[in-house]
Amino acid sequence: MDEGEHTPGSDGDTTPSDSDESDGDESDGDESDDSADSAGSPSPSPSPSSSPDRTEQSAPNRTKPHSDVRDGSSSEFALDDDDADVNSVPSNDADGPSGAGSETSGIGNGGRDRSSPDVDFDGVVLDNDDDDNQGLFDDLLSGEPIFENKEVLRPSYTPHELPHRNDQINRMATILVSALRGETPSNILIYGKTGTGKTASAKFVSQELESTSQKYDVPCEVEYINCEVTDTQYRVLAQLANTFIEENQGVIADRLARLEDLRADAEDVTTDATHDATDAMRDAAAALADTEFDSVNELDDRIETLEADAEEMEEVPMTGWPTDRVYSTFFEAVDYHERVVVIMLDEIDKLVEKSGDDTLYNLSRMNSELDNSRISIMGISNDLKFTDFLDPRVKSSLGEEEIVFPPYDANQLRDILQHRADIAFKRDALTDDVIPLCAAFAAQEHGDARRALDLLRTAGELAERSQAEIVAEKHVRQAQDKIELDRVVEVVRTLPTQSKIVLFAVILLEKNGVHNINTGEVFNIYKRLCEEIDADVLTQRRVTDLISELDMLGIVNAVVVSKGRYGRTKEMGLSVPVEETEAVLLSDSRLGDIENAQPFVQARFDN
Ligand SMILES: Nc1ncnc2c1ncn2[C@@H]1O[C@H](COP(=O)(O)OP(=O)(O)OP(=O)(O)O)[C@@H](O)[C@H]1O
Repeated sequence: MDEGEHTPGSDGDTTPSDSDESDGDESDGDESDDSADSAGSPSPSPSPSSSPDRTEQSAPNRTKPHSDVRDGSSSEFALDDDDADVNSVPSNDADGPSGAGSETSGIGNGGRDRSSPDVDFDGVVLDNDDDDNQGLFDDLLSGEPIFENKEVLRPSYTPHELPHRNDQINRMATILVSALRGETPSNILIYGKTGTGKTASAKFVSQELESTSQKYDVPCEVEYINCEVTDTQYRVLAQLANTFIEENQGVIADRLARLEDLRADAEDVTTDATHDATDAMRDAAAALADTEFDSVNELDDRIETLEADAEEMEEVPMTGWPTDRVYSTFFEAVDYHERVVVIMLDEIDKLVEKSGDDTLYNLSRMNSELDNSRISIMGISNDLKFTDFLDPRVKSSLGEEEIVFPPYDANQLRDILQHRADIAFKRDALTDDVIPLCAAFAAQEHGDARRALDLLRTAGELAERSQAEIVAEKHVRQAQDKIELDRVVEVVRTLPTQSKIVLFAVILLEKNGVHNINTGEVFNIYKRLCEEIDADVLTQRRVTDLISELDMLGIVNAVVVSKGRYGRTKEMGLSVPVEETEAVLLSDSRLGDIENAQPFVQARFDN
């Protein structure tokens, strides 16, 4: 690679040894190499052999190193070679647009630094090839990679096997098999805490259902909607309507193509000059004999109808239509032809929370009105209580079948991790205690497989970053701290401003050595801070509520203590690291000014 790197202006065909020789010497052909060695110094022209078309050859290589790096695959040697090519591109680029770069870039050509590969010819700042490369990535790439395929540990990866979920998967399959018989499957409600494999299992079953339906040529589909993103009735119906419209357009296009062919066949027969009119009609009828059409006219009518249908199907815009219009468009689209549709509503509780149960009410009543198709709902939720907010009719219809996904225990998590680790890591890249420890940590967190996988991935990344050869227990512990801190940072960062001020008050008290902080103390500092940054001051009662919310989020730990005849108060302490939390709070532009207020607040403690 090094050799290749020293060929900024040289021909792509230049062999590494060419540039090697030129290093440090003044041989004519490779003078450009000198420029690579001394950044900024005026350098001789690039080799005349740099031609614009080479630019085109080299350019596609630019993307290659990235994919290699991401894969963490062992192809970094290939990458290095490519790198050399890539590095040769910029100077060629400079020549390229001018079309005669090599001639115009000579020293005597009036151009100050035109010959230097790091010069910007047309307003484009060029890489100075390897002069700027200080080996930042080389060091990182040089170690043996720990990962074989890191993607396998990411949430986006859908595993082919789901250990310890056989019961749930079989239950779902038993219910959904009726779709393959053309019947309406019962609605299903899937419950379970986060990371218990609900989505992964439901998607796995859906894929099986769809592929089996193709195998037996039964019209059956699953539509997935993530209600955290698509969280209003309008959006859910619009997304479904547009999916079905697109599909229907495809179906219509296929049918039209088939009918046009038929039409052409029939026409060939009827336009035969030797036929009289009666013969032609008879022959046309014969051409259509095995079809559903008795005459060419009938065929024409059908073609016309289909074309009109295709024209009428108007996509639903993402806003702006009245909801009934969206609903009827969806209704017509889904009923356009015979099929059974399973609508999978992931995070269904978010939909109900945001926009009530109208969508579910409408969807669950549709079957009685549909002529050709049938729909069934599969709701997924990690909030076990969300059905309390549903209309009783919706509740009973939606919960025809309920499947619970219990949390994984440490042994189950170990199996899950082992399956993934076998694909994700290089052989012997993990010490024996890594997987059990990740499993144990995640089991403490309500048996969350996502958390377990995150821990394993982060531990691997930390090991890789510290250039360790294998992932060890300490990396898992570091990963646990990192993930915890990231979570805190994220929670704190997204708090509303008022909660941030309350939290800041708690931090100030704690930093000043106040223990068992009570609500009154927090309120006093809070008021002061609000005045400093010109924010509205809430009542003490509201501030107490905000403290309870911070308690629920695990940011402070508050207990109610009785003060005898002085009533009750909350005493609290911080449950998160002070420094990091404070830094996150101060990064909020609104609270940034508080920093200046600190000495003032401090003075209050001194009194
Ligand atoms: N039994 C399992 N085998 C392999 N991987 C699993 C298993 N269960 C869960 N996972 C993995 O754990 C991660 C989280 O799973 P999933 O998204 O299905 O959880 P969920 O219960 O739907 O969580 P949430 O309610 O937060 O959406 C995914 O990466 C998934 O592949």
